[in-house]
Amino acid sequence: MWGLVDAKLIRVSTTMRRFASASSLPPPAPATAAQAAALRFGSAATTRVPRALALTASTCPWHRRHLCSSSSSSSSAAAAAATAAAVEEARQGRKQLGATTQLYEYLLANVREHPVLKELREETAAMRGSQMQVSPAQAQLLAMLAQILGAQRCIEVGVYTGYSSLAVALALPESGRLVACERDERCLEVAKKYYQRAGVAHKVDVKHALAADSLKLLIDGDKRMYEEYYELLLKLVRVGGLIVIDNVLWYGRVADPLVNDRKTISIRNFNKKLLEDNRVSISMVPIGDGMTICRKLVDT
Ligand SMILES: C[S@@+](CC[C@H](N)C(=O)[O-])C[C@H]1O[C@@H](n2cnc3c(N)ncnc32)[C@H](O)[C@@H]1O
Repeated sequence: MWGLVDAKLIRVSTTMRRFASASSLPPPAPATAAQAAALRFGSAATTRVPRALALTASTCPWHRRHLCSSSSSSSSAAAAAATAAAVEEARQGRKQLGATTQLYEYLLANVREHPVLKELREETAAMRGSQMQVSPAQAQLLAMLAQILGAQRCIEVGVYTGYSSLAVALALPESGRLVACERDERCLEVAKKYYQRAGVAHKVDVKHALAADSLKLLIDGDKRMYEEYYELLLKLVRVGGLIVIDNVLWYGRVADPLVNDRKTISIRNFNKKLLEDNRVSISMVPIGDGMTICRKLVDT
């Protein structure tokens, strides 16, 4: 998830896992909330013009073990097989749900990818969990959203090896700052190496912790904190700011009524929550594994 936050809210720490379980998003890997990569801009009550972009990780954990656990009907088995195939394709580098190889290659050829991002993507491809990385097209969209908003402050919940955070950091102005929350130290080491290599390390405040803890620290003295990351991020972004959640299509599983494993249901529920949440306007974009862009409408 990404968001725009006010400068004074810049200390972060998190617990993606909690985000997921609390908000009915898949727990582990990404931490949660529906797999998200949420791009949130804006911050809580502030009279200043908050210009920050917050990015939080995805909603779902892309652990394969979860992908094959659904109902026992043959249709469900077929859906599980299709999902497993989609995950495998993502792991191998094709990260656009529903696209043919030919179309994905065309899409990739039309993304402006910074050379350091390309190096990072190539190193990540050989790593465990590489399917978790957002697609170059998604990262480009996140960076553009940050620029459109004039974001000065961003938060990412779930950094992994840093692809989306690096893309956003590159798009931020020199005065911009990104709080990058990740619980896995080894992933963070890779991310930090590439922040340095791209010359943006000074813009990134790395938080090696559970994202919820980090986010709570950003909400000074507020004892009425919500349990879920989404709610935490809603507090942190300003009115007009964005929260972007990744993996909302969950390899297509959310659309198949025969697939009813715990993670799929949690993402479906989270999508429904967003659909009915009149505090934000939303746009579900079928890019990568699906991203929902939420724009905060009212002060919370
Ligand atoms: C889908 S990946 C993020 C991918 C990233 N946006 C990219 O472009 O490469 C989700 C990440 O969230 C991390 N994560 C999961 N739960 C977390 C938590 N509670 N706190 C912090 N990080 C968490 C995982 O370790 C994983 O690296």
